[in-house]
Amino acid sequence: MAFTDVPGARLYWRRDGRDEGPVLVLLNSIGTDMDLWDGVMPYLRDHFALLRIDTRGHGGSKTEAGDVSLERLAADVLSVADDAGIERFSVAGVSLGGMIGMEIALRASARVERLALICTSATMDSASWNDRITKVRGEGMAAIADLAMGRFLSDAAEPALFETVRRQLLAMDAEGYAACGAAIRDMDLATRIAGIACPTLVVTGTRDSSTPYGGHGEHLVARIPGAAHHALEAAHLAPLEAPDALAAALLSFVER
Ligand SMILES: O=C(O)CC1=CCC(=O)O1
Repeated sequence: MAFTDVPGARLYWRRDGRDEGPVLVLLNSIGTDMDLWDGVMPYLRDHFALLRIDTRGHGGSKTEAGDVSLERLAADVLSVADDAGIERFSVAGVSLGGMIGMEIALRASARVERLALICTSATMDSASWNDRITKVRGEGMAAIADLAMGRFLSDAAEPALFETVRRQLLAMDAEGYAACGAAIRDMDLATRIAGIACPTLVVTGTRDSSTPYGGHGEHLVARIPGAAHHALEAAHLAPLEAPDALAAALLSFVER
């Protein structure tokens, strides 16, 4: 187990896979932790040095109360990479993790080799995120659990998987969810992403109701220079619904 202290937070991270070779940093959606990647790990561990980080306020990472910005979350990842002795890396980020990946690619372009943006967006409805933040801070995680679960997984997901994700969501720190929700609410990536200079793959889920291709993925593909697109049969949490297909897409993109 390894931890990195940053302003306002203690971050939990772990390395898996190869000791040497290309580094792939795996980042999560809001409301999930690094276990999100467990089903994908067997496909990736022989190919990459893998770094997983629990976003502040999620999983094993603690945060102080209060809103955070995407810039702060990007700086968190860079601090962990520094601590782990990693200079250059590729990023595969799901949803909030993809937003953080875009912010890193814009602010620390020299460090990012490739960017895989999975079920994510450069813009989400800020009023509805503000509502979620207010609910979570006032009433706890149960107040948004049904909404979040309806967006995370589709009817194709196994009931046991649905229960596991829901249990984790309900158990998480409401302030961690609210703090990171503020980063989603306040993000300003929509036009800035035209400045992303690294090879980028946009992965969308055909069953994703939160960040579908129409209005989200297509915007990323249109704005990020040279971005490629790959569609998976999955809902928002693609690493859970389509681990093998996602791993295949990542392998062919990052190892290219
Ligand atoms: O809409 C949701 O709850 C799903 C989601 C949006 C950003 C993120 O990280 O997850």
